[in-house]
Amino acid sequence: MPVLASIKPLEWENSFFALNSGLLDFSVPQPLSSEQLTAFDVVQAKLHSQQTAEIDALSALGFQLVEGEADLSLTISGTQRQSGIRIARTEHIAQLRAVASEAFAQSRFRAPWYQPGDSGRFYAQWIENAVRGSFDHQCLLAMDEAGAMEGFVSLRELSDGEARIGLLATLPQARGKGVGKRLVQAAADWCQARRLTRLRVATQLSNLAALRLYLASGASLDSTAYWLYR
Ligand SMILES: CC(=O)SCCNC(=O)CCNC(=O)[C@H](O)C(C)(C)COP(=O)(O)OP(=O)(O)OC[C@H]1O[C@@H](n2cnc3c(N)ncnc32)[C@H](O)[C@@H]1OP(=O)(O)O
Ligand SMILES: Cc1cn([C@H]2C[C@H](O)[C@@H](COP(=O)(O)OP(=O)(O)O[C@H]3O[C@H](C)[C@H](N)[C@H](O)[C@H]3O)O2)c(=O)[nH]c1=O
Repeated sequence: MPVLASIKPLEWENSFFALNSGLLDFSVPQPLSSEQLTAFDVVQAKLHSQQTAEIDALSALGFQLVEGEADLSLTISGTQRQSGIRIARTEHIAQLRAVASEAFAQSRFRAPWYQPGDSGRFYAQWIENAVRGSFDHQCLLAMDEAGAMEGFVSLRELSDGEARIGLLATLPQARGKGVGKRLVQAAADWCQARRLTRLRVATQLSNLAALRLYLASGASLDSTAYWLYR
């Protein structure tokens, strides 16, 4: 089966990771050749997990499985203000960068396609950009009673009355005591304050703690996908 897709250069990623990468765009269908693929260091493809024929065809072109992803969402209704939630400011960036660079170990920006330090550097930049409002729009912090940071969640308002969680993490020493749940509820409350009706979130299929957290917080599973790279 021929693969019908074009390759869209990933400009932000190429500048950040200093490589030539692209993403398969199935909305612009053209026969895909090995010659087109070899012009790139990495070509990424995201397919719904039920697209087995396309996955087989990409495997025949040398694509390999990188990770599975689950997309979930929560309907926003009747949220409650959570205690100890603050908006992150520039003075929090150094600590947030340090935590984010370690927290998201299960990442598709991993070796052998990316350099060993790339994934940590990527999530550190992501959370800094969220505080500055230049990618995600805001970062909320969960603080303990003494004012120490226990966790964070970044949020992006989408165009259609929805929002998306970018990154969410509890600091290692604060895990297992409800901070993650408090952050999800704070994110939902952030949506309600903006009259948004749906909160979306994606995580790796291998991240059972995150999947259980979102399901226990009232999210439904919308779809599953695979990332393949060549
Ligand atoms: C959008 C994204 O960023 S997805 C990536 C999510 N973030 C990460 O993976 C970063 C590293 N991990 C973490 O920061 C944390 O482990 C989190 C955020 C996943 C969970 O945070 P915590 O504050 O420990 O969660 P919290 O105490 O609120 O637990 C709520 C529920 O999550 C689930 N859960 C939390 N930790 C675990 C775990 N280690 N194993 C299985 N389930 C877990 C459980 O269902 C738990 O409910 P329960 O205690 O009634 O069983
Ligand atoms: C910081 C930043 C990033 N981008 C670009 C770079 C990428 O093309 C996308 C982000 O892609 P995404 O598929 O969301 O990346 P991940 O697979 O790492 O993310 C998933 O796992 C995370 C741990 C987290 N749960 C996340 O919500 C998931 O989607 O954005 C950009 O253009 N500008 C930037 O500043």
